[in-house]
Amino acid sequence: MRILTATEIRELEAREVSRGVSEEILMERAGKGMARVCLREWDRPCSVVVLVGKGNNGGDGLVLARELARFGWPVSVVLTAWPEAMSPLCAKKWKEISSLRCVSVCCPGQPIPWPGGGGLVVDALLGIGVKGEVQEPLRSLFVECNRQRSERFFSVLAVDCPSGLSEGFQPGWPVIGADLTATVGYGKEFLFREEFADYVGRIEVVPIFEEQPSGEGAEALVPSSLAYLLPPRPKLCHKGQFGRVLIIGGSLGFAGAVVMAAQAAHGVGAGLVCVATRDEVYTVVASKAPAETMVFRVENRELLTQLAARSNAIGFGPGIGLDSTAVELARFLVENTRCPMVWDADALTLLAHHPELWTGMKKRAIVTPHPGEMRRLLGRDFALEERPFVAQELATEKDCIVVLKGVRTVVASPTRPLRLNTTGNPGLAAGGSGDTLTGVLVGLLAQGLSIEDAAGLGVWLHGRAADLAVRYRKAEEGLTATEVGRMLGQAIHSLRQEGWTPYHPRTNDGFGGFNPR
Ligand SMILES: NC(=O)C1=CN([C@@H]2O[C@H](COP(=O)(O)OP(=O)(O)OC[C@H]3O[C@@H](n4cnc5c(N)ncnc54)[C@H](OP(=O)(O)O)[C@@H]3O)[C@@H](O)[C@H]2O)[C@@H](O)CC1
Ligand SMILES: [K+]
Repeated sequence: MRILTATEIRELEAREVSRGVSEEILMERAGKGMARVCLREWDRPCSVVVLVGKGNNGGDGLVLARELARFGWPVSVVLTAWPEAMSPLCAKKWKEISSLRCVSVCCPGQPIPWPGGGGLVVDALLGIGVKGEVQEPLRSLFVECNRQRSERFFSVLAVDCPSGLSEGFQPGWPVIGADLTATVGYGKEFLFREEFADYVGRIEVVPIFEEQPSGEGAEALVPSSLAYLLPPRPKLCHKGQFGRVLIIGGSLGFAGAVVMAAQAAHGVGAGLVCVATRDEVYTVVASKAPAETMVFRVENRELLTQLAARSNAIGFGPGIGLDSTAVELARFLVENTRCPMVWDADALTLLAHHPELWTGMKKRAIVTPHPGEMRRLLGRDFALEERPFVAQELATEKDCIVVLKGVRTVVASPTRPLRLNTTGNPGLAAGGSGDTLTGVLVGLLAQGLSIEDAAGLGVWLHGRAADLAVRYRKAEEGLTATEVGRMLGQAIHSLRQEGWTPYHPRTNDGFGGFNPR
């Protein structure tokens, strides 16, 4: 799904309106879509305080408030302007909600009933209509909201964008920080900037437009563009149909890496998973790996040659080390195999030291550097805002897929537009996450996905598994790669659910049969 500028979004809105879809319908779709996000993300109703601005962003917030109240959530609406000062649509939505007895109202100037931990504040103060730095009286409200959030630990959902954030945003300007931004229609370019991640939090795109914008540009990895990539699971099947994975890695002190990768390859549905590891950790790996994994010694080159020849995809690098054996293995892979590969961790350091290895990886490899590994591969430093460009540069130069990890992981390909991920959370910033991602990617490749599709789908699934793990365990702290690996089935299920009901406004009003009315 394309990522647009605020101007492109406005143009799309104008075209939609000229085709007869009123602004009010678009607002209803936006507010209802966000209610759907809330109903999915919070397993039970919580106290909601909706901060309502006087523009159409406030109108979206009022539709969301109305829908949540209809689902029985305790909702308080906080007005920051009297109806006379509101935009016509916002005033109309206010009129609708004010007739509902189940919503409590806080008028301008009254104390705000901030919720406690577990509660939700909806920031519907300013959307893409903000101009420049936010002025009083909203400025003080921003400061107050951020302070209350840091003391009370409620969650913040930003409607369309965190209030105050815009394309021309300057460091130091006030913004309401959000945990989740439910953005309207299409992803906006400024929301995906790595340096704004602390304001934006996780991104959900709420579709409202029927038109697909044309033109080139970066895309967001979202369920509607990924669900159809999930490998089919025919009923008449056998394990050979779901691919053979070979993971090569592990050395003294780093035995767990291949175990996590193998677990993840199983987790995305690979039919057979083999691990080839060093003699020194063979026993540890064989005892720790999932019971379904076959574990072999990497030193038995004849066996390794046979395994590699039978494999549909190979993952190389987790914990393999940097010594001459590792270099020899890298050479063996680029010279003697033809299947798609994922290179991660130590394999990337080997690549940086032995650039001639790249030649054997063209058109069939996904490399998954974190920023430190990317610096080694490029031989230079780069700034946060350069991430998409350096990933593209490397992908084009080496003719392979580059997955540059980060808050908005970048997937760069020589043949497709850049893609930016929308899933994942800071719990993933821990040892082992990369190994799990390697397993996910190689598991998908083995099932026949192209390197482009496996990279996009795998990155999204890995992040979603981490998000679901946090939703169930309630904290990012202490999230382990093994827990993420265990959630991959749930992530696939959630992708099918979200991608299966693609928004089609004419037929389902955005709720996919979910709307109680
Ligand atoms: N795109 C779409 O297709 C759809 C978009 N939709 C929604 O509409 C939103 C855009 O709505 P919008 O245009 O009414 O602007 P919005 O963000 O509410 O802000 C306007 C208010 O901001 C104020 N203000 C401005 N600068 C300020 C400052 N520095 N400091 C303080 N105040 C400042 C300004 O005040 P004024 O300058 O007029 O006094 C005015 O009151 C969009 O984000 C999305 O949520 C949906 O409804 C569905 C379809
Ligand atoms: K907002």
